[in-house]
Order: sequence, then structure tokens, then C-alpha cells
Amino acid sequence: MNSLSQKSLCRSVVGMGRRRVSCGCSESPEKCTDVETRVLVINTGGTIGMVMHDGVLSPEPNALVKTLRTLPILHDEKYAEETKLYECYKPEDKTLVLPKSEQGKRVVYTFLEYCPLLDSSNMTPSDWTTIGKDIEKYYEEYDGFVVLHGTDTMAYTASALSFMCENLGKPVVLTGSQVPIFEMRSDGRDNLLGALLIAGQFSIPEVCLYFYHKLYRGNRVTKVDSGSFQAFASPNLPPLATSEVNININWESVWRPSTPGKFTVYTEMNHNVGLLRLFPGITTETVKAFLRTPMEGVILETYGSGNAPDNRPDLLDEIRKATERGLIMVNCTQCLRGTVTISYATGQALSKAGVVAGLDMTPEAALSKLTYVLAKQDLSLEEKKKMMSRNLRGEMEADLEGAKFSLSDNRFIQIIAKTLSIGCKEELEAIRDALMPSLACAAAKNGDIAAVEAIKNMGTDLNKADYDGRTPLHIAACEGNLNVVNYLLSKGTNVFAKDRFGDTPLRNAVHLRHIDVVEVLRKSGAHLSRDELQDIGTELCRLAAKGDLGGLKVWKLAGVDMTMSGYDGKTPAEVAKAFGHKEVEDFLQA
Ligand SMILES: NC(=O)C[C@H](N)C(=O)O
Repeated sequence: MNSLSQKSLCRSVVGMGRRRVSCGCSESPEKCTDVETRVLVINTGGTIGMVMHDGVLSPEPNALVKTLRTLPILHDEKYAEETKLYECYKPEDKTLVLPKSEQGKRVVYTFLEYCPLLDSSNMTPSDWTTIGKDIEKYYEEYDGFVVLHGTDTMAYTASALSFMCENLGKPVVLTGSQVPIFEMRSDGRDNLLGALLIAGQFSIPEVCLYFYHKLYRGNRVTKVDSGSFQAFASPNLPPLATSEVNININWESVWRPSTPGKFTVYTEMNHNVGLLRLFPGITTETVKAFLRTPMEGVILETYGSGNAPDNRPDLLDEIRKATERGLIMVNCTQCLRGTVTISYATGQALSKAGVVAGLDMTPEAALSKLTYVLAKQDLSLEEKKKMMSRNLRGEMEADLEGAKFSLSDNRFIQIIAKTLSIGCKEELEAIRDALMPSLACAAAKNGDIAAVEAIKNMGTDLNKADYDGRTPLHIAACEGNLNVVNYLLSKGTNVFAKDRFGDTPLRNAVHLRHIDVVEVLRKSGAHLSRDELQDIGTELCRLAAKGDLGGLKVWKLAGVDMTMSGYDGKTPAEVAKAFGHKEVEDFLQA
């Protein structure tokens, strides 16, 4: 399906690893923060890459990369040449690099172009599967993913991917444009640039949609305008980020899963689903025909806050018969904004007929959630219904359990504020932001879960790092505080966070040989980064020469390939043999 072979992508990664390149500043290479991050751009089609032929727009294969290479805001050829970029990142003809960002980073991005490129109106759930599989295939090699997609069905794909991507730990950002990128007045250049900067630089482990300076949660959007650059809206959830003079991330809204695990893409889909929009005078025959077998799941688009006529026993009867037969029906409102409630008798009638309340889900999110949930063969009908009414990926309003304390509830900060004679909210927030990351790290070091929890309840993002870029998870992993590690993971903290030395919590746990922490981090989807895998063969050979079986076992647990050879081409097993460490040799050959 795609024109980029796996071999060429893998070689580009395994061969060189992430580079830290001198940016020309006066810092030593260790301190210089001009770091490259990698983004895979999956080009599925859409207007962004279309060209007018015979008066109609259609996707143009192999055109986008060529054009981007000529645009200085989207590609810095001078940097690529000076730093021999293409020797590290292959394939050369599909790899580009952004100019240095405000955050001091270089986003290197590689294109994976589908064949054929599609207008998104031609897409089906099997295209969602293709995209999901590619994200899974290249997951470990990239820091983030951008999916170029037509706008017409982008909200469906974004919603579907949000459910299919289980335990996602990296950003996946869908974008596209209203006008082709080749034209003078196009929104495509800004949209692509914004999506790349977000996917390459921020720990937002969600499927998102970036359009017209705003980053939205993918399963909250709907296309609202076919003639404006502001094509999307997220009526029930404010944007996760806005790109203005600065990129402002609304960290408190970023979705963090509470049950971490290894990243997988669930690709089974149930296609026997549909959307039924109520209208005054809809006939029983229409409803009956729609709900007929093989239909297994239907989103009923109702009026207002989830209402349907309660003076139509014929209609309600058909609905009841269908739900009793095992068809799952979900109630979503036709209104752009708002939620389904049972405050009206007309709403209650549906709930009595067995229809599940879809709360404030968009029809796009509800439909793709149904295709995902119904495909889970090992779940009972009741479990599937429960899943439909539960918040899985931030697609519906959360229960109150997750509600945050307001800053003014926080005695600790208030006492500090009083001591410093500070009264206004902005200053209180500034104090919180300055103090809390360090306090959270201190609590993580002491293994004090209650303190970490209290700090979180003050509204602190537990992903915030201290002056060394170290998060509470780094500290807990270093100290071997398994309970704190488990707590932090249950709150969805980022396992891929890197401190200013480029180390992840997993690398710290390996270094200090905290086997239990390594195991838990691996189960949560952590893997060593390309930087951390650099020269790993030499390190394994060093341990083999010393007969350090324990050290080798921890690396293996961390997912390292034990056959990687050292600087002289010898494998660790050969080195162990040469030094007469039989037990180590047997372990390495097992
Ligand atoms: N703006 C667009 O991308 C619309 C196009 N028809 C598509 O969805 O592929």
C-alpha cells in the first residue's frame, strides 16, 4: 500500500540514532539543546496535496515532498547539508528538516505516502486500519506522527484512531487543508508546520487534530465549515493548544490514561453500524428497515438534550424490540453543543427502551467507538454497553471523580502566598508552577505517594520537570520506588520523558538495576530511545568481559537485542567466551 519500504526506514534509525548537533551556540555539545526529534508524516491524501486537472481537484502523487523542499519555513536545506542529515536519516528523498524552533529543536520529518492517495470521502474503516498499523509499525522509531488527511472525514478517522490506539504514549496529529499547499493562498503550510511542531516537541499522548492554529482532541471535533480555513470545531471541549505568538498548551486538559500498558493498535472493526437521524414524521417503516439484521449498533441522533417523541409507541416499540434483540443503540444529540440528559419525559422514553446515553459525544466519535467496541469479541453485550457509556479516551464528559481542586482550595500555596503577600490568581499560579515540579520530585524521591497525590490535587501536572528536565517518574525510577512509579503510571505520566541528558526513566532504572521498575515500565509501553541505544553493543561487550550477568539481564529486560556487536564487531557472547565466562555465554546464547 505505501511506497516507503520498512527496510529503508529502519536502517535510518538503527544506523545512527538521534543526533545531538551543535547549533553553533557557545555551549558544550552536552549542554547544547539543539536536538533533533523525528516525526513520521503519513500522507493519506486530501486537498492539501491536490492539483487541479480538467477543472477538478484530485490528489497528486509524489508532489508534496518536492514542493516542501523549496519552502524555507518547512525545510532547511543548508542545515541538512552542513550536518550531513541525509547520511543519518533515510530515505533521503523523503526526509526534510524544519528550521530551528523557539524551543531549540529541529524536527526531522520523513514522509510515508500512500498509494493511491485518497480524497477522504472515499475512505473506509479499512483505511483507518492501514493508518493504525503504520503507526504501530513505526511507533518506536519516531517521537510523534502527523497524518495528512482530507478534511471531509477527518473527524471520523481521528475519532477511530483515538480508540484503536490503546495505551498511546506519543502524539498523533491529523491535519490537512482547505486549499492545496501548492497554491499562493493556502492554509496547508501553516497547518502542516503547526502539526509538525506539536508532534515533534510536546508530550501530548493523544490522537489530535490540528487546524487553523488550534490543536483539538481528535474525538471531539466535527467539520463545521467547508468554505473557511477554520473548518473544525470542538463544541464540547476547548482546544488542547492554541498556536499564537507562543504555542500555549492547556496541559490540564491533556488526556492521560489511568491504566497504562504496552502500546497496541486494535484493528478489528465491526462494520454493521449506522447513524439514524430523527426528524419530525419519521415513519416506523424507515426505523424498522434501518434497525434490521445485520445491523448491530446504531447511533440515534435525537433532538435537544436527547429527546425523541414519547407519543409514538410504534417508534419506541421498534427501538425496544431492536435493543432486546441485542442491538446497541446510543443516544447522541443533533445539537452541535450540549449533552444528553434524562430531564425530559421524551428523553426518558428512549432510556426505558434500552438506549444508552451518549452524553456529549459527537456522532463521529460515537459511531467509531461503536465499530471498535462491537468488535471486542470477548466482551458480553452488557460489558459493551457499559463501555459505550464510559469515557475511554476523553471522548465524553468525565465523571466527577476526576475533578480538580481549585488553587484556592490549596492551603499550602495559600500559606506561601500570604507569607509573600501575594493575592492574585496569576501570581498564585506562578508560585505553584515554580515550586511544584521540584516538590513532586522530592516526594517521589522519598517514596511519599500521599505527598505526590496532594501535589497533583493542587492542580500540578506530574509531567512537569525540574531544572534538569527530570520528572517525578525519573526520580522514582532512579530510587527504585516502585509504589510511586506505579502511582505515577496510573495517573498517565509520560514514560518517554527525557531529562536534559537525554535519559528516560527506563534508562535510569536500568542504570541503577531496579529490575521491578524496569518490568513495570516495560509493561507500560516504555522503550529505550534511539539515543539510549547508541553504542549499546559496546556496553553489552563490556559487561560480558566483566562476567556481569546481572547487568546483562537488566538490559535484556529493557528490551535490548543481546546480539548487538561492540565497536570491534564482536558480539557479547563472543566476548564472554573469550574471557571464559561460561554462565554469561550460555545466557547470551539462550
Ligand atoms: N479539504 C479537503 O481535504 C476536502 C477533500 N474533499 C477531502 O476530504 O479529501
